[in-house]
Amino acid sequence: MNEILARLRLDYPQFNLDVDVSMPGRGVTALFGHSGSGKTSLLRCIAGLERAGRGELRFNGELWQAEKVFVPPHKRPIGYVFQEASLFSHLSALGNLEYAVKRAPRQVERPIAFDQAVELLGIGGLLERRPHQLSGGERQRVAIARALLIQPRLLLMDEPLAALDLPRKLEILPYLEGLKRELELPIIYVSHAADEVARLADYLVAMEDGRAVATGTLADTLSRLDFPLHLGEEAGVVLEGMVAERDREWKLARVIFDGGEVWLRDGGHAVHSEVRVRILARDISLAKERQQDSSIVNALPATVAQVTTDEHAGLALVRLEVKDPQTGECSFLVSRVTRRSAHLLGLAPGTPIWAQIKSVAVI
Ligand SMILES: Nc1ncnc2c1ncn2[C@@H]1O[C@H](COP(=O)(O)OP(=O)(O)OP(=O)(O)O)[C@@H](O)[C@H]1O
Repeated sequence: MNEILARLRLDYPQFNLDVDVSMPGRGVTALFGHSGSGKTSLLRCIAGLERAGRGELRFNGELWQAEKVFVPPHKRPIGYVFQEASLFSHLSALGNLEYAVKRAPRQVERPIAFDQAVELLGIGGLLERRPHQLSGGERQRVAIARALLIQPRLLLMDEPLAALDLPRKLEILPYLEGLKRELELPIIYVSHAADEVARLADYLVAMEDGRAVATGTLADTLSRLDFPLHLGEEAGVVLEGMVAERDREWKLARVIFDGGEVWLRDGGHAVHSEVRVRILARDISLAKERQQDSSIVNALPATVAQVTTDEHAGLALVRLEVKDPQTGECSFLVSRVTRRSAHLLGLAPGTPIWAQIKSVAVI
């Protein structure tokens, strides 16, 4: 029952959106795809800002659209965050938030308190300021707090970081992670940036030419070699792990995940904290034997699951299974090597191999 079902068709003169997807009604779902793939159009249909000519839309069992049904946007329990913060310029940050409080429905189960929203977005010191006295990142944080104070049951975010430079983006991401952690609010998050998706998303809907071309959990979709979007240098997997140990002397942390473990730079996370580890395909090299005299810290015993040619004909992508023989738990990694190396190493499904991981990012 906890799901968002969107079977929608929207026809523009030069573009058709035609999707049939089911998304979990919890956690963060990323609508991910290149520019013009239809992500915003789908988000606007879910919000009711665009009326799909044909289709059906259900949110946790509630019918929002069908042949003779169309719940208007203001009757849908949603918060919407646009690419550029659209605050009322004549009101202070506080005034903007109070506007949302007035508009929120009276009866809400477990409402988000004003102070909680302010704290989650770290905007306590900004409340007296007008939008023009705020930086782009601060404006966006106020806009997100305002969207929360509408007391939505679904938060829609359309590339909320796209208009910001990298330092601002890095400043906001921890707040978004905080929202995800603290609130039980499903979020649909539009993005074309693989790094944002890797940090925030639990579930992925990959869009291309108005179609949903791949859907599934982040771990599953990103480790598919037939993932339809060309990720280039961003190809790689995201693993959910836990910090098991910290080596204070060498400033490294050991993170365990289903089927294996990696040492990585100590990011200051406490032992037992849950972390996400992103391992890019270009950072994994392969060897038949365990190398003893190498600078590589991580060498994981793995089994080749699949080999395909990459976007460039000289390169191959290799899907690797890393499995704990005792528990049977496993995870998948993706490595990019030259096709020549794949040939020389005789890589084929079932080949045992050492996955050497050069540098690992903990996110
Ligand atoms: N109101 C409209 N009328 C006609 N065509 C439209 C309209 N809105 C969007 N389109 C077209 O639909 C296509 C998909 O646009 P959309 O904004 O959904 O893509 P997107 O994946 O969100 O892209 P971006 O990341 O650049 O925002 C584009 O080709 C766009 O020109």
